[in-house]
Amino acid sequence: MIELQGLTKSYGDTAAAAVRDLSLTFPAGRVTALLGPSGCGKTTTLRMINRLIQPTSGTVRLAGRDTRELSPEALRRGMGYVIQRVGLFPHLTVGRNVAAVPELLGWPAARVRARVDELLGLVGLEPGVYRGKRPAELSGGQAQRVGVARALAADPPVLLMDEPFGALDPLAREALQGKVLEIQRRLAKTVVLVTHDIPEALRMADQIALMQSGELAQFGSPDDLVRRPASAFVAQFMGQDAALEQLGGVRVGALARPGDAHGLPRLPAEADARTALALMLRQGTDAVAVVGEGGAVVGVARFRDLGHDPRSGDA
Ligand SMILES: Nc1ncnc2c1ncn2[C@@H]1O[C@H](COP(=O)(O)OP(=O)(O)OP(=O)(O)O)[C@@H](O)[C@H]1O
Repeated sequence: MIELQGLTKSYGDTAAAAVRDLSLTFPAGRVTALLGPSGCGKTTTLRMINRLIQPTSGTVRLAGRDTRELSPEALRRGMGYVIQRVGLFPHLTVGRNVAAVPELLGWPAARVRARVDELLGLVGLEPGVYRGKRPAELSGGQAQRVGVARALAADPPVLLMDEPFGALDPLAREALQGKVLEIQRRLAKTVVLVTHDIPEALRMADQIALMQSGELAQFGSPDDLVRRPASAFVAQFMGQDAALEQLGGVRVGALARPGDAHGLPRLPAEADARTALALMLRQGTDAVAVVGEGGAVVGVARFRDLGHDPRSGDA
């Protein structure tokens, strides 16, 4: 668990504080998104957690301990950090990149080797194929996967991610989002995810902290922010996403495709896609079963198809 209390950062004497009196708890073993428009203070907040940025005032507690009691090195060792352009060491192989922190910690060579292969497998890169490659030989998505593996190498309980999927094309982004979710569920890491992408926050986060000009606009579940916005700003920010706004006018029946409906929540074909989204968020599923007249399942509507207007032909 990470607790922020009265956290403030001012970059200069004159400018308004980038983050102002922020109090917030990131639950252990969950994904919390820091969401908000450009310049609202997301990255500043994230970097105060691992003290890459020193707070002007306020405290950060990690598992109950004030982070000022820990050396910066000890603190960062317990927190994997993934940024948008991952910054792999270009002269080292993929394997050595992932091994960097365990080697620094003096793990025996055999344990490091096993760990590298385990992590490459976990992020979906065949170790035998990728271990010996150089970063320049990788696609953006593959490099970002190596970045995630590297951040997880020493098994830190916390993963800080700053727009980790921001530079990827939509397909690679969706694939890596899925991988990170799978890993998070398996390993129960405490994840703080900075993003300005509403669908990404809805898909990934258990809790969303929506920021506005350095302050907290709302903290709640994705379902809370979509259906019970605390202010006009929240409603407007969550509603501004064109895809999200369109959902009210799209019937889930139009999004239904063949697929395995087993165990999915059910929704009549006439329901709108916004209702489908709310249901997925509440149930933690990536899809709903679409039920036609007479109660038979006619197909599956998936989260990733919600943003596609079936009439536009780009689905
Ligand atoms: N090193 C710095 N010196 C001065 N001002 C800064 C510095 N870093 C950030 N700021 C300012 O602090 C505010 C918050 O910036 P921050 O990067 O935390 O926002 P953000 O929400 O992460 O934005 P984005 O989504 O655009 O990355 C902005 O007004 C920014 O201009």
